Amino acid sequence: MADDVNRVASLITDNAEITMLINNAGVGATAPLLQSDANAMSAMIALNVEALVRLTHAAVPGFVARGRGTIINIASIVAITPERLNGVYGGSKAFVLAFSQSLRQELEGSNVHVQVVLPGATATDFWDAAGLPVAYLPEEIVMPAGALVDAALLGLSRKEFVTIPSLHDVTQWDVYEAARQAMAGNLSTNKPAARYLAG
Ligand SMILES: NC(=O)C1=CN([C@@H]2O[C@H](COP(=O)(O)OP(=O)(O)OC[C@H]3O[C@@H](n4cnc5c(N)ncnc54)[C@H](OP(=O)(O)O)[C@@H]3O)[C@@H](O)[C@H]2O)C=CC1
Ligand SMILES: CC(=O)[C@H](N)C(=O)O
Repeated sequence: MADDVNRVASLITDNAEITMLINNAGVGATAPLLQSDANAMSAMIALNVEALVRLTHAAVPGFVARGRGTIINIASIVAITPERLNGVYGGSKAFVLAFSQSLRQELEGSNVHVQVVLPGATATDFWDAAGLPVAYLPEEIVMPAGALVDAALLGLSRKEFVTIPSLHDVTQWDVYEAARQAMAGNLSTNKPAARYLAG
């Protein structure tokens, strides 16, 4: 796969007409780590994480130089709920969210927009490949693919950074994100917190 990714990366770097990169390709798994094949987990990381980084790294310099561009990273709700499916899959999507958060900050003022999409369960071939046919899921948690894409594109047209199509009460995300931001300034200090001081 590395050769294929490098080939696509070169195509992106060499083509100044490309203005949008959608990192959508991804695979998942539903089995717990201890029942998973190690090579399959590595292949998942190579696709969900390494290819996404490589292609983003190929696209961004040109976007910045040309003063426009859009990166859409397809993460998942398991980025913030990794207990839900296979942990390597959840970890790979947490990476996508964290990488997007960092990239967004890095590209501030460049006119390059970053969007990260966190779909919940969506009716696609993903589930067959992940080992749990979608028909086994409760109907009320599965979104049709078309509705998911329409919602994600509406989020993009509104210049959203995070788009979570299934989350009806967006203040839940806002509160979660505000708590993270509030904690951010308290996470590096020159001495341990009182609870870690002996005596
Ligand atoms: N379905 C769901 O419930 C959810 C999916 N997602 C994410 O959405 C994204 C799209 O998945 P979805 O459409 O649902 O699933 P599909 O299985 O329908 O599509 C997977 C996509 O990934 C591509 N792909 C798979 N393996 C490789 C590979 N080794 N090299 C290159 N491309 C590859 C496929 O290309 P090809 O068709 O050529 O094989 C296809 O375009 C993924 O990142 C997934 O993690 C996130 C949350 C929920
Ligand atoms: C959240 C889901 O159920 C989904 N399959 C995913 O890929 O994350």
